[in-house]
Amino acid sequence: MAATRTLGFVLPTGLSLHPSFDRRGGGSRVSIIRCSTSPLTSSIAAASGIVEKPWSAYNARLVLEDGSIWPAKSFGAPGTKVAELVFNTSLTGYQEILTDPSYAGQFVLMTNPQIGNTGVNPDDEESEQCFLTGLVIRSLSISTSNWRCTKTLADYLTERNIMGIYDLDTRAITRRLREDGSLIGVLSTEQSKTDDELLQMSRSWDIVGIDLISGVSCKSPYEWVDKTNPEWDFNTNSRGESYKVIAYDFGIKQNILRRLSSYGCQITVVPSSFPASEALKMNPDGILFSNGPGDPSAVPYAVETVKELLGKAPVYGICMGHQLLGQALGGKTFKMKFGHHGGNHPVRNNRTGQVEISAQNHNYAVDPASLPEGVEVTHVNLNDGSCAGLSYPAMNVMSLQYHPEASPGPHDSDNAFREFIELMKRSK
Ligand SMILES: NC(=O)CC[C@H](N)C(=O)O
Repeated sequence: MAATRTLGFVLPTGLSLHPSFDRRGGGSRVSIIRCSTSPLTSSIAAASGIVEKPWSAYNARLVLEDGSIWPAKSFGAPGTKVAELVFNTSLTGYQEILTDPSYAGQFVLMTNPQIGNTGVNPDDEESEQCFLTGLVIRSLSISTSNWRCTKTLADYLTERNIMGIYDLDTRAITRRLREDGSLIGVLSTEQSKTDDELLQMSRSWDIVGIDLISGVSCKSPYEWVDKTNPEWDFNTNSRGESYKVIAYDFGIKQNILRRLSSYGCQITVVPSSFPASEALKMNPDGILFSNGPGDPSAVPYAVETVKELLGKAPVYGICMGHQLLGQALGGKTFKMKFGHHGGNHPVRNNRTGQVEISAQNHNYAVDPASLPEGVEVTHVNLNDGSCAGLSYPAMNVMSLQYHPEASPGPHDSDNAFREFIELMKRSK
């Protein structure tokens, strides 16, 4: 009889360890955490008319670098992919998450237990494609009902060749990520690959130190004109002011562009490699450094560009843009334990004392202790005290670690776009 491999993980309270079993016959036997749906969840599911598909086979595996193996059912593209696993606590907005380029190199696990009930529609795209590596969910809604829906989530992922899995214990995995920190994983629908092969694959890849922005940035400059649909807008400028803004695309979300445009900006989007000297020739009133995927310390060329532009025009950094600004000002970034991904992060604005509930998506942060004198920490994440915003008035710099454009998420921070307008107005 083959030996049982010990996986060396701590079983979270309340979960049971299934007996070891040999899933493909032959080879080594593997202990698997396999948590069945609780009776309570089943009764809720039955009462709400949601029907799990018990006849679907477990045809996929998520193998994490800590040695844990999670059998699952595939509802997207087939294949084998390696990425960093992060959890997102947003209740809605999965389509915006799927199309946020900042998720390149990552599997996104949604903690909301049911996903897919509103399908997808052409208006909720945050970029031209899905850049994340895969979607991990507890339960896939078998019915799709929304007046804007044009397609089911499963069809959308399959057409875009993005992997999606469901019917695994997303709560247990989330607790693991919270306790042990972020993990690299491999998602596979290929039965021919052994658990060991997938485990080795997860252990021989890392997201740290890789330039991911060059793979998601646009290839040449373009003008952006779309505004937020007036039916949906609640906070626009409409004062007839107009500002010329250059937006560096490190993986930009389109709602940042729509919000800037609604506030009266004429925007030219430029690639991540666009020379600072060319940008200055365009004589902008302000420069935006966008969000973007991966390790901010792995893109020194982008930090150099930001440095060259500092003091030449007012600048506004969002997420990756904030991290690049932090480095350009002399600070350092570090990798957080499991990051912030969701639409429920409380942030305090130190200047006003007001608290905003914000949309966030980042695994790295600027270390405030590394910043030189004169750089002010303007916003603090109240969950863990991390730096959520910076200002350097001497050079007309402002930045946020989170997402004032939301999409998805609450709109509390939208005024940050107005602050950028004010900054450009003051220095015109
Ligand atoms: N949304 C973003 O810009 C993400 C920033 C960076 N890639 C991080 O994970 O911290």
